[in-house]
Amino acid sequence: MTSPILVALDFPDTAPAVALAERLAPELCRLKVGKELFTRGGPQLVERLQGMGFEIFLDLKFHDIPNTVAGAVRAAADLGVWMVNVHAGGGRRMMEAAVQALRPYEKPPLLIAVTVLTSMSDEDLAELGYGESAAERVRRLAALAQDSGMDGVVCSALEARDLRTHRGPDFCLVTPGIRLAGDDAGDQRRVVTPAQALANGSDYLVIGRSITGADDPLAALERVHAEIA
Ligand SMILES: O=c1ccn([C@@H]2O[C@H](COP(=O)(O)O)[C@@H](O)[C@H]2O)c(=O)[nH]1
Repeated sequence: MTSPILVALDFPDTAPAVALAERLAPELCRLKVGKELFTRGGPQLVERLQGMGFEIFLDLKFHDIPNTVAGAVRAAADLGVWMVNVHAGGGRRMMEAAVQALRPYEKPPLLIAVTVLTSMSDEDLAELGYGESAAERVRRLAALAQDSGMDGVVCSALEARDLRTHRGPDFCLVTPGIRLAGDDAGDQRRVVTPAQALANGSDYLVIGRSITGADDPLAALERVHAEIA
């Protein structure tokens, strides 16, 4: 069985990202390539990591007009990534365009919608003028994402139990904001431990700095496996 752990390779350059990947193993984790690393390394880096046997979550959070997002998810599918995401805030027509764009693919990537970033608190949302809590907004955007044909959402594991109840067993829940007990939350606001995240119903745990910032990243990954075993 493949691991539920997605290691976020948030590095300022390709060399340390590849060096870390060389110390990990596809049986232990998948890898997430986000905005910083993709802007440095581009599709070639994704292909290199795939060539090492890793499945890749391309975390570029597309948010644009429907035609542009459709083209972007097609480009991700052509790259052969395992998972790709868009912002649910782009709305129904944008998400439906992304879903349609992947129809011709025999083995399309999982198509996931970001609800409310795990770095956002209720106070942050209020400041933006939203009259609902993070939990309420996640619930509404997840319903819209499912109705638009998306495979699942990115949310905090704090919301996973509620979404599992309302969106059913097959809706994929991808949860960043994961911290080992005692680790610094940093810029994250809606934080959960690995074991609690899985207990709440998360399918995939996105973990960056708790692993990549550790003195021994492989040991940190093994600690997460031990915690969730
Ligand atoms: O809501 C979201 C969506 C994406 N992320 C990404 O996950 C990792 C988390 O890194 P940590 O170091 O474990 O905090 C990072 O790449 C984010 O871009 C997220 O945190 N929250």
